[in-house]
Amino acid sequence: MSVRNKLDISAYFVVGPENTKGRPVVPIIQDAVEGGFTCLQIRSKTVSARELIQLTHRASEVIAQAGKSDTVALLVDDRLDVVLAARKQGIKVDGIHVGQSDIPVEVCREYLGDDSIVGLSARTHELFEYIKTADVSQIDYFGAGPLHETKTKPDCGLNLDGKVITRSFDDIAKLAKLSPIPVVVGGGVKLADIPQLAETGVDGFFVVSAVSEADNPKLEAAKLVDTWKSHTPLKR
Ligand SMILES: Cc1ncc(COP(=O)(O)OP(=O)(O)O)c(N)n1
Ligand SMILES: Cc1nc(C(=O)O)sc1CCOP(=O)(O)O
Ligand SMILES: [Mg+2]
Repeated sequence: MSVRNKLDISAYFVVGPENTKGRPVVPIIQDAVEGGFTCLQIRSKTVSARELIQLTHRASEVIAQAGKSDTVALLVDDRLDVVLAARKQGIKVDGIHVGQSDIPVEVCREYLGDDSIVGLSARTHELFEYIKTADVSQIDYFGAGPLHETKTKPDCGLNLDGKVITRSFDDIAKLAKLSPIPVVVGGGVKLADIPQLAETGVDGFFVVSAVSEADNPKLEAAKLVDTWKSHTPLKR
């Protein structure tokens, strides 16, 4: 059975080499996986395709060594070419996350097949109308945000007028109710946000810096995961 059928986006770590304050990225991925993160996305806007493939390979090994290849999903941000090239080399990659201006989800689905996970960032403007009416037939979940403005992605949440829109917990609760598919929320999310975020009813949270920049990434990962679990009793 593919990971797609039991996709768990409750604790979703997004990371690339530019997010680790100069530290090697693979041990931090290992910390996140051992800390209980359920989904991993390799995202880099700076490294070459070859380096992305190599990092994806290392990440898949970390997941395999933890005995979690059947439960922890490994995705790549934006790069359909990297997913295809990695698979060609025999690397287990479970899918892709794309945004509104990236490769269309239909193309991702066509090339990756039905066993793969395709995640899509929700539109920023007219978000609620979009969530209600979007064609979700090819996608597994919506990524939405930001909860707070964030240095990791200064352009996230840009509205048509160029202003950043952050989402209140009430907005997120509304989103969770309206969406026909699972929703994961990120953007500036820190440990202190997790209880309220969990109570909105969304399916998960995603973070970069809360783990990748932590002094002790494994401890921080475990705290995020445990706090989420303790505030989502019905979903456990
Ligand atoms: C889980 C998740 N949600 C949203 C995003 C943002 O994707 P996108 O809008 O394509 O922006 P970039 O990440 O490509 O800068 C994401 N990566 N993951
Ligand atoms: C990759 C990404 N997408 C976002 C969105 O709002 O769509 S925010 C973001 C980066 C989140 O990084 P951090 O946890 O360090 O704030
Ligand atoms: Mg993108």
